[in-house]
Amino acid sequence: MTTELPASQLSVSIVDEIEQLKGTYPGYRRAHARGVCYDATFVPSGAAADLTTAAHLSGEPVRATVRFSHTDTNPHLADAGTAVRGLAVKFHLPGGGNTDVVGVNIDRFIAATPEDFLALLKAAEPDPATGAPDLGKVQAHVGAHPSAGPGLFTASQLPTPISYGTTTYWAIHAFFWRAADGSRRAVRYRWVPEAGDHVLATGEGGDWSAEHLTGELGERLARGPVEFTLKVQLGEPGDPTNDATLVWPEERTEITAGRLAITAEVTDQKHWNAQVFDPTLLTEGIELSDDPILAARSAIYAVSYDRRSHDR
Ligand code: HEM
Repeated sequence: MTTELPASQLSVSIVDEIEQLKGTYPGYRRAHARGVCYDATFVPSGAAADLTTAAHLSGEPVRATVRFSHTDTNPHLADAGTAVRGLAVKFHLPGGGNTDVVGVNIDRFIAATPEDFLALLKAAEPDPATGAPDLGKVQAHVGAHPSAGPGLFTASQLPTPISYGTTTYWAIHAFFWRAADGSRRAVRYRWVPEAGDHVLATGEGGDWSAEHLTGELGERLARGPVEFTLKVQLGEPGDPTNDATLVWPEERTEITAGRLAITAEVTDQKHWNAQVFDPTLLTEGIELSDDPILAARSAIYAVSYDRRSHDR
């Protein structure tokens, strides 16, 4: 059962529940706790220019700061093992200011609304009698919210990439692009690795430390930039824009909006790691869709930011 809560209270309840379920690691994000930031350049292809006025997608190359992350709240977990990874990109806009695209290496989310997400977290609470998770409760949740099933299944089976630079990252939500003539088009983004998708074979990676993927990326960057192509799927009328558990048909037209070249670790890691990468931080030419998870993320991330900044 879900409860209607005011948005601000819902954000606090969700972060409280994450902390209760997964523990608290002072000073760290309440999700995607371990992460490292890098300098990058984004070169737009020009293919998006007719569809959006966004400066970074239709003009000259722009600088960007990216953060690769491991999804868990525990920053000390070893790098091998089933876990979602993140690629958050902060574009530094030509006229000043930033806009963010935040992606993960699965193509859909595990809840359609923040209320459903809170209900899922509650279903995952350990049984007080045994201290073990009650699988029956999670199954009952999926029974009542069937669209959560595919995302949960994918996340539970996700192989480990051999590098942060060898996995595709999806921004999941739909956004709207606004063109110079005022027309609007629903879009979805994914970052495709230039090096291809490569994962660990089953049973490998047992000796990986928590810093393995950061070390691997450092070695890769010493040989040259690590690159991703920004692919943008163009929605057709009727494609859902309000449900992050659903994907659009594969045959939708996709354009290549540009290429991201990651060059080196930032010199001021403390400063950049403290920033919030917020998918609702948009710029002229890009608009929010009606996805309630997308709308909720800004307030949730602000609660996490407040707590990690005050070391609570
Ligand atoms: C209700 C749904 C969600 C909740 C409760 C949630 C929670 C959080 C929290 C608390 C943080 C840390 C924020 C900070 O302190 O800066 C975070 C970061 C992150 N989330 Fe979510 N999230 C949700 C949905 C999503 C979705 C749909 C995606 C898929 C793209 C996603 C991808 C990420 C990534 C990649 C980061 C790390 C960003 C960075 O490197 O700073 N999250 N999330």
